[in-house]
Amino acid sequence: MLTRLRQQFSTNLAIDLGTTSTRIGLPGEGIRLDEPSVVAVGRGHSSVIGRGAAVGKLAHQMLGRTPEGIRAVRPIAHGVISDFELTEAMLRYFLQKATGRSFGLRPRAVIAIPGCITAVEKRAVINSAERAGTGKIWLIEKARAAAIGAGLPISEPLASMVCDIGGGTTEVAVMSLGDSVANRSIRTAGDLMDRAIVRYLRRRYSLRIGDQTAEQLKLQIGSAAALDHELSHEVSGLDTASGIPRKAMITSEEVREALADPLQEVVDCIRGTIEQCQPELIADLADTGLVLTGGGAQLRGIDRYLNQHLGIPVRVIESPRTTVTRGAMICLDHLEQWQGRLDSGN
Ligand SMILES: Nc1ncnc2c1ncn2[C@@H]1O[C@H](COP(=O)(O)OP(=O)(O)OP(=O)(O)O)[C@@H](O)[C@H]1O
Repeated sequence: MLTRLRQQFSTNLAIDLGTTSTRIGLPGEGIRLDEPSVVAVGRGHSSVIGRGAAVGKLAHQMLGRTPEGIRAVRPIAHGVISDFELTEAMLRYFLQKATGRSFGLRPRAVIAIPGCITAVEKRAVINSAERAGTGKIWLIEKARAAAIGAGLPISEPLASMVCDIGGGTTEVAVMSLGDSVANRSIRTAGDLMDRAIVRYLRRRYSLRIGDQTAEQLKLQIGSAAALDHELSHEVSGLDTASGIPRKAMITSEEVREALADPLQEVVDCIRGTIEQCQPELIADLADTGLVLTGGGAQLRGIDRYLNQHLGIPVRVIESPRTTVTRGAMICLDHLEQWQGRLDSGN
């Protein structure tokens, strides 16, 4: 009786603790929080400045621009917790912001995690979420949550394939009869694409730019396949030869060249996942194809590029950044059905 009352009155939360962004959804209410996974801390200290409020959007504006005495930190690296205390402080702030109150009964949460995570890293997610204020926790792999959020018919005896390209990891899974039959997770994703652009400009133009500028360049003119109308964008950086600031006009063809290696790694990851499947499932994939989710799925022409390299239909889901959170919300809505397939960390 007490358990049922608890279930009735405690909030349910779907959490995507992402490398670049954290999203929190409440079943029936939608996505309530979508903020950068960044905190600002005092140099030499491990506590968040602004009485714990320099988190998310506010802290993100400081990335790469902090004065002496302040550091803007991303406590999640490649989908796993790299700083336990800061993750806990960030999550506590986000949970209160998403639920709009200090919760009495601890909310139950389904948290999306990368497929490549170790048992110790899983424990760190559970511990920091518990310490931040959640109650019962279930973990779900991001690729599975993405497939559910994308509405793929994963319970049917038919192969459905999803690829979630995030900031820190690319997750690929082939699902059939409700379970993953093949999956791979690599640490090549949006962040490494930004770094590839940084390296390219340094090599080609002797121009040093920051990760944030590289990301802007990717968002403004980045593409995986040729564009009908190629684009260009001006960037400012440091001329490494003269040591003075300089501007350069960069074209979309150049950014595409810079992104060639990380994109090839994504192709290899998807190919490797397909190769793990039985022939019947591979035959299904020729028809059902690949669904792309995650922020990286918004790269111009990535569906065309993957179709050319894999020879199967590829489509980008609508609102790809929030597909994982939506999938976790669906699991919470049908917890009875999903509970047995989620990892409760025990
Ligand atoms: N239009 C776009 N073109 C290319 N990349 C984009 C675009 N929009 C967002 N991205 C990239 O998507 C990445 C963030 O994706 P997402 O929010 O799904 O990641 P995350 O959930 O925080 O990370 P992860 O799942 O890896 O832990 C960033 O690298 C960002 O630059």
